[in-house]
Amino acid sequence: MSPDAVRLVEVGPRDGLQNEARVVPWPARVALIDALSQAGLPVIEAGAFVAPRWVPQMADSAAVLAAIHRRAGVRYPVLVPNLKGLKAATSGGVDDIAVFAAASETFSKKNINCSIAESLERLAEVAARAKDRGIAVRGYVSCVLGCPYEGAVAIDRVVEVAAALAAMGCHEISLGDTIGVGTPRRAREMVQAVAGAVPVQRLAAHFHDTYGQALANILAVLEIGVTTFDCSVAGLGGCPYAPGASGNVATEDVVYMLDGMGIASGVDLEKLRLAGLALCQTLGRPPASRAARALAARKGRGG
Ligand SMILES: CC(C)(COP(=O)([O-])OP(=O)([O-])OC[C@H]1O[C@@H](n2cnc3c(N)ncnc32)[C@H](O)[C@@H]1OP(=O)([O-])[O-])[C@@H](O)C(=O)NCCC(=O)NCCSC(=O)C[C@@](C)(O)CC(=O)[O-]
Repeated sequence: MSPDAVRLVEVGPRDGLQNEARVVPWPARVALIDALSQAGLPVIEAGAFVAPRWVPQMADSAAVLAAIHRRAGVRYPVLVPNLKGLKAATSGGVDDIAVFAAASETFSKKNINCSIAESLERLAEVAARAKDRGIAVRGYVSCVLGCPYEGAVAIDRVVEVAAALAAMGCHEISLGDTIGVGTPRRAREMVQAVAGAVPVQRLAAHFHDTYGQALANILAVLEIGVTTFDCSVAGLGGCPYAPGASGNVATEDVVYMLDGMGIASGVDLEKLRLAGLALCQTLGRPPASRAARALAARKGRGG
C-alpha cells in the first residue's frame, strides 16, 4: 500500500556536484540550494567537509553554508567523514550531519581509505560528539546492491553496517545503491532484511539511476513502508570512487511520479525544474531528468 505523503532528501548540491568534472563555483552552489528550498524541498544536503584533495568539488562548503538563505523548517545536512570534518562543520554552525560507511571492503578503502570496521569505529566517535552538541546524525551505507570493485554484496553485510550506524545513534539510515545496479525484487529483499534490524520508518532509499531502475526500485520499496527518498535535481551525480556510476534518480522524475500517484512531497515541480535548468546552464549540458526534458519540450510547444 502506498503512503499519502513522502519526504524527499535533495542530494544534488552534494552527491550531484561532487561528481562533476569541473568544480562549480560556490556562489552557483548557493543559488542552487536557495532555488531548491524555494521549490519546497524539506532537506537539502548542502556540502561535504571531506578532504579537498580527495573531492575538490566540495571545497568551499563552509562558504556555501555561510551564504545560503536558510528557509524555516528546511534542514541542510553536510557529509562528515571524521572528527576533523566535524570540527569544520560545527565551526560553520551546522545542525545536521551525515556520516557514511560501506557494505563493501574495497569500496570503503577506495572511498575513505580504511576498512569497514575502522570506519565504524571512527564514525561512532563522530556521532557521539555530534550528539553531545545537539547535532542530528544521518548514516549512509554504500554499495547495498552491488560494488563497483567486488560485484555482488551480501545482504547480511548491509544489515550489519546499517545496524551499527543505527546503534551509534544515526536517526536515519540511507541505503545507497551507489552504482545503480539494483532491480526492484532485490531492492525489496534488501530493505526487508535491513528492516529486521532497523525500523523501516528510519530507513531512506538512495538509488542511482545507472541502469534506469531507480523509479521502479523506489516504487518497490515505497510499497513496503519506506517513505524517505534521496534524489538529485536534474539527475546530477555519481560517486568519484565508483567508476561508471551515473547520477541519483532525478528529483523531477520522482516528483512527477508522486504527483501522478497523488502522494504529497510538498515540492513544486515547475520551480524544481527551473532550479535544475539554471544549474545545467552553468554546467553547459541538458538535465538528465526525463520529466524535466518532457516538460521543457511541452513548454516549447506552448503547452
Ligand atoms: C576520509 C578521508 C579524509 C581519509 O583520507 P586520508 O588520506 O586517509 O586522511 P588523513 O587523516 O591521512 O589526512 C590526509 C589529509 O587530508 C586532510 N583531511 C583529513 N580529513 C579532512 C577533512 N574532513 N576535511 C579536510 N581535510 C581533511 C588531512 O588534514 C591531511 O591533510 P595534509 O596534512 O596532507 O595537508 C578521505 O578519504 C576523504 O575525505 N574521503 C571522502 C571521500 C568522499 O567524499 N566520497 C564521496 C562521498 S560518499 C558517497 O558519495 C556515497 C553516498 C553517501 O552518496 C551514498 C551512495 O551513493 O552510496
